[in-house]
Amino acid sequence: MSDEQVRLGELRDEIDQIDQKIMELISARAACAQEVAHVKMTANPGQDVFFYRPEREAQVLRRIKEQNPGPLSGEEMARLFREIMSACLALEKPMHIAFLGPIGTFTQAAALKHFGHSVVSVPLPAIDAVFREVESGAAHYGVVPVENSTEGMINHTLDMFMSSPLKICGEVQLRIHHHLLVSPKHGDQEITRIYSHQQSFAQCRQWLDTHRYGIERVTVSSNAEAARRAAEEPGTAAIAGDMAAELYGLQKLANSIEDRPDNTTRFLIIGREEVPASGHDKSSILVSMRNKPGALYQLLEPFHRHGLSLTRIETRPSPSGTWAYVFYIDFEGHMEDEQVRKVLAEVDEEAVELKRLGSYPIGVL
Ligand SMILES: C=C(O[C@@H]1C=C(C(=O)O)C=C[C@H]1O)C(=O)O
Repeated sequence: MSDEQVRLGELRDEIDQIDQKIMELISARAACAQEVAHVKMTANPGQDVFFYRPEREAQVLRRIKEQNPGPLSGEEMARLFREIMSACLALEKPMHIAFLGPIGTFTQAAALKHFGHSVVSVPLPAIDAVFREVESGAAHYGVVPVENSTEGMINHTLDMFMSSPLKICGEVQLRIHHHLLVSPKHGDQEITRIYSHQQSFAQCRQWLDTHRYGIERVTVSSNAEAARRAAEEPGTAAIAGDMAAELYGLQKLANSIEDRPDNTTRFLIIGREEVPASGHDKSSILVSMRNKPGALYQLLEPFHRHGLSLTRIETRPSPSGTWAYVFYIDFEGHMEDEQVRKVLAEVDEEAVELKRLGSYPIGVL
């Protein structure tokens, strides 16, 4: 045996021993999580106990990122722990997570990034269907897109909150890479039509105008649907992401064709429960103001005075009348915080209506 083979043999023995220890430790952790569930059930007999605690999971992941010694990155280590927690929780009862489908969409990728792979993910055809599935209790949580860094807000999601009783329980961001995809079955056939979702066409507009100018663009209901069509119809291509490409066995003609390299979509987790403070939280509200001079100033001034940082403000037409508006506001802090309570009490006095959509941990992954 060469020196190299001897050394590799030693290292592999060492890895086997470490794996054995990791397995024992993960098993001990899983038993602990089971015990937590047992304690919760014993303390609340006969009640519908929530095992999943988003604020606790955010704290665990934050600590892992902060204390990670390397050489793996903090993000990578947190992703591994995300899956361990997901598997531990599923020992009790796998959660049902409704998402804007079909399978293979970026929303499904966001759902799995946030909850890990040990959940049952349920595709639904529209944003309002995701809300209904969670409202009825058929799903524990739902995942819907809310904004894209290139294209702006997803208005349908914002408008759903005007009438829905659901709370925002979390957020997750996903870097969005689009590819130009074709089926290997169809060989080198000339492409005469490209399918995609309207959002993806918008995020790749410059690339398409430069590299595929004049080819027909056909808007369909999702990227996954675009991929499905490209897999079936010769002479067509799809713009979609990796999940859809894999699902339908498509090949990349061009990789990462989004116009902006930081193209990111933010998704919201919606549920029926309010989330306690995790120590690093964000809150969302909807406010309608009387239509008078200085109304917006009056609305925002208390945030400034109490030093609360706004992360987003968006205006939507009010369902109650022409030229009346509702403001959708995200800010840092939790509704349990003293400062936030004071600000919201002031806003409540001036507003026609203030709806608290929820406080939730700032996305960790
Ligand atoms: C173990 C608990 O329950 C669940 C499992 C967690 C875990 O595996 O770390 C964390 C939070 C909860 O989703 C707990 O409440 O601490």
